Amino acid sequence: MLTIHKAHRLEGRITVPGDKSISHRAVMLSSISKGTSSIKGFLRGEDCLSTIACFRGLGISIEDKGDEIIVHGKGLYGLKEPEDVLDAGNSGTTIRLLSGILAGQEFITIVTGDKSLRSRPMARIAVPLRQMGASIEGRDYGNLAPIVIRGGNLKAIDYDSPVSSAQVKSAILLAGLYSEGSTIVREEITSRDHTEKMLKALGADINTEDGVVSIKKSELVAQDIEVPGDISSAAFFMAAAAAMPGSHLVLEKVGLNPTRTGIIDVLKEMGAEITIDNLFISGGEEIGDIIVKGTKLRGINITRDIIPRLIDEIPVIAVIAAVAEGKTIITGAEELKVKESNRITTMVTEMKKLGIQVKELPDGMEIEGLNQITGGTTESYGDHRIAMAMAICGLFANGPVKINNSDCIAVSFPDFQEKLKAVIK
Ligand SMILES: O=C(O)C1=C[C@@H](OP(=O)(O)O)[C@@H](O)[C@H](O)C1
Ligand SMILES: C=C(OP(=O)(O)O)C(=O)O
Repeated sequence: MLTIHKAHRLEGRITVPGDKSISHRAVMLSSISKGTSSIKGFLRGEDCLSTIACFRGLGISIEDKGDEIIVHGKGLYGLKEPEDVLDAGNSGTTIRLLSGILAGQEFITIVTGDKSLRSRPMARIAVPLRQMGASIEGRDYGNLAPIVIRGGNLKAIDYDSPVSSAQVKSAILLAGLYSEGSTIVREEITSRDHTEKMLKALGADINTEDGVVSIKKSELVAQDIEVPGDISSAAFFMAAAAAMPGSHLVLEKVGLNPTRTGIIDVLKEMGAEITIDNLFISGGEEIGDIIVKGTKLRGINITRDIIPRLIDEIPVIAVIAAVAEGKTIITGAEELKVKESNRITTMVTEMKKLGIQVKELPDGMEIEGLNQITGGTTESYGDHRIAMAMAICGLFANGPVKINNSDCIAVSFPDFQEKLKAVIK
């Protein structure tokens, strides 16, 4: 259990752990590249460790040298049939992206996960991967893990994705590496494009035009990869400092890929003082220092168009909306219902426990401003983002906020508590 007390301001200069999305992709793509790769800045969170375990199970040698991860890639067809069921743990990214790669393999693989992952929808990847020629079975007609995949002999598809999801897009693009013809993915609102960027950097024949991505069968060549800090982890600190007058926080070397920076846009619209310094590009990804000065924020409307650019940051946005002036309305965010928990219901339930006036909507929530947040005991539901969002709530509360089952924070941010302690004044 974690207990958080009221803070007066946040001050200091910190780094946050490596980007989770990029860390997963670095291991996966290096495993199917020809040659050896060094991955620096890799996130040693439980989700990314699940990805390493799955690729070891597929016969890839992956060494953890402390300051770098070394992956001995075996090329597109170097994976071998695993002897046992692969466990993706709590990680949706692991099971869905991995499925795209397994769709290209002629052997059979069974992939499962923890209780939360076993309740999350897999039809969204099973439907297009079956269209490409893979066989995918599972509980609920292949919608729920454990899933059983036998691939091979894929053909390209032109897929108009019914959901703006980087996991769906990536699964199809990865299967596209193994498919005859040109595989095309379209989505209504562009989701994060780390897969496209990394595939390009490793030599794939991939292009994006007007938001439409196309990929042709290609070999990948190993490259060293440097993972930037995770903006989704930085978001907890950014949001808290932005809403706390007198704060001054510098978050160093954070990934600033434009498909991920919705949190910065939203905070600025709420009145936050945020600037970017030391901007550079590595592996096609923008990286820079984020400087936040605390001030009084105001409530805003957050609508569908921006949701994919801040989907994982909505829990912490809801928290600071509770102390901003005026109402905040979040809509078009129904995807939150199929994350590690139903993040609309869990956030609304837990914020109410601390006296916050918040209403659940079918596709989001409505948060009244200027709440007097009280102390209390909250639940994480085993969801790392809920646990950290409620910890940030504690920084603004009039009494101690306890978070039960906070161990799940290690899924994406193992040293969250230490980093937070270091900046609380
Ligand atoms: O591709 C990725 O790395 C991710 C995509 C998003 O999920 P969806 O693709 O389901 O929106 C996000 O919520 C998740 O934390 C990571
Ligand atoms: C939704 C998340 O991850 P995943 O889908 O990979 O489990 C997250 O990290 O907030």
